[in-house]
Amino acid sequence: MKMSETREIKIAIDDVTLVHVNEERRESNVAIENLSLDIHRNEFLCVVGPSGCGKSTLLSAIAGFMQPRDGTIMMDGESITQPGADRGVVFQEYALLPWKTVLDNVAIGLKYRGAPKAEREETAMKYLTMARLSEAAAKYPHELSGGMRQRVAVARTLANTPEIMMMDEPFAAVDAQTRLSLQEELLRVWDTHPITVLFITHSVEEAVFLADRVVVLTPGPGRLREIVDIDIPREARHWDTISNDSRFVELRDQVMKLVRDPSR
Ligand SMILES: Nc1ncnc2c1ncn2[C@@H]1O[C@H](COP(=O)(O)OP(=O)(O)OP(=O)(O)O)[C@@H](O)[C@H]1O
Repeated sequence: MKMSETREIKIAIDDVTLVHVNEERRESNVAIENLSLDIHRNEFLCVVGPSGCGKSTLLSAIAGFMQPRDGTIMMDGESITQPGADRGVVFQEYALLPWKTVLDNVAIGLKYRGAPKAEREETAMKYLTMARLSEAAAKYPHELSGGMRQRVAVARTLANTPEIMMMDEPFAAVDAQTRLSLQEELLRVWDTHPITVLFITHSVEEAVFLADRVVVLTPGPGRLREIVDIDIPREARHWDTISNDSRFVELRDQVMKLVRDPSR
């Protein structure tokens, strides 16, 4: 979030408990318990926590795929009751349609919303250019590397002009080097295209590199452990220099301890 912006609340999560219910087996599984958290407009918020602490479940509820058992989740003051184009999700697997070109993949949401062909191609090209992928427009997903495919997935989500982009471990499937480039690339795009981002990751380094704030959840059922402000200037977020930045190291270690030692 740019410092000049006020902390307007985009998503308000108030005392939320999320439960997976399996009717057949008469089982219920509490994934998130009594969580209160505000997501500010145009901030980059990362959520970390031990495996199974409910990170993906939280994303599902904000996306509108499930309803809280208790508490409320509001966007701009209105309760979230179903999925909507105002909330875009980028998954770990690229989820691109293999039989469509890159351009058509990016344009798909616009097509479903009934935009005329010329308009959707123009818009798709704009977002592909933003992701530095204009030259791949006529290619098919199988002709691209994993990193390029994930950039297409981000371009596709942004082309739908959501108000919040949610990403669930989006870079987990690519190699380590590509992952660093994708993180830098994502920050570059986010810088030119301000949007609220909710980013879920297992990687503490990734979270501290990307975020304005890092939310740490406790082991499941997930409760709020702590919110850590990442006060590293945006200009300093480059991998070739940040690994030696003492503030980065300090914050990374702080978040790491919170994730690894739930008793503290
Ligand atoms: N569809 C489901 N039905 C029943 N239980 C589920 C379902 N999805 C998730 N859970 C349970 O809810 C809890 C939270 O799962 P969730 O996937 O949200 O955690 P996570 O923090 O995203 O995990 P990971 O980091 O391993 O991806 C876990 O105990 C999980 O087993």
